[in-house]
Amino acid sequence: MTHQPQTSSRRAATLELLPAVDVRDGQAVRLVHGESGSETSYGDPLEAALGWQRSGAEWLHLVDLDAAFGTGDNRGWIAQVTAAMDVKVELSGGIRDDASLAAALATGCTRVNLGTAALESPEWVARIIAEHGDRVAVGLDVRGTTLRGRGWTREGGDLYETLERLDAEGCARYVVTDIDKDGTLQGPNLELLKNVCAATDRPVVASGGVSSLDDLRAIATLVPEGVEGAIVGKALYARAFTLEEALEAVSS
Ligand SMILES: O=C(O)c1ccccc1NCC(=O)[C@H](O)[C@H](O)COP(=O)(O)O
Repeated sequence: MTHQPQTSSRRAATLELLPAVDVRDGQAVRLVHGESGSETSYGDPLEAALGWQRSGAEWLHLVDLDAAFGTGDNRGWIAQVTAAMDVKVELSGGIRDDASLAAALATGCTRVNLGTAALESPEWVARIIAEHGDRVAVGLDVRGTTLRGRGWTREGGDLYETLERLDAEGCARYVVTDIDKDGTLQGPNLELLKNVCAATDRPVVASGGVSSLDDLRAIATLVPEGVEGAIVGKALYARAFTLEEALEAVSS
């Protein structure tokens, strides 16, 4: 079956928040600029995920960093965390072929986020988008306007050319990360988000750099332009604000 992408008329009215649990070597961690070796550990990923759920999360952004970096995988943890969640789960990291896609979808996650595959295996991704529709998002992870894959370690082409191709293939949604902001608490790249929204009618999930409730309010002003959600990692772990406060800040 071929799926139709979500269009602007079906966009959410308020910003969705996706607390992040990035898993490396069985631990919930935060990275700076997504760089391997920059980890700060925050303990058991299941505890972290259940904590965000208790705090009212409606989504979880769950990343297998080892799979993204090619240093192994945390499939057991990913499956365990996803199974324990009553909320929607977006799975990311190392989903690049039929086997890794099947394992990810078998967890019961709401959707998967493809990154490297969209840059290196465009024909496979076109097929997967056609087969799975809204269950597939593509992560557009950029430095400037250059995409990066393989755990953000390798260049992978131009953002806007890739976006045009994926739009034409019916990609339902994009998760847009400014790598230079990621894990830095420096605030989101609002210009990038606006530019991507101007280039596509598909919903955009913002990722990287959120540091304050004002940052979330600023992202929320872009909902009419097409920003559907925001991933929040470091700020929650660093206790810059609570998830309850964040949900309240974007609720109106
Ligand atoms: O998502 C991936 O596949 C990934 C691959 C390699 C390095 C990092 C990756 N994801 C990181 C995230 O999705 C972060 O959780 C997210 O951008 C939150 O950022 P922040 O709020 O700045 O901590």
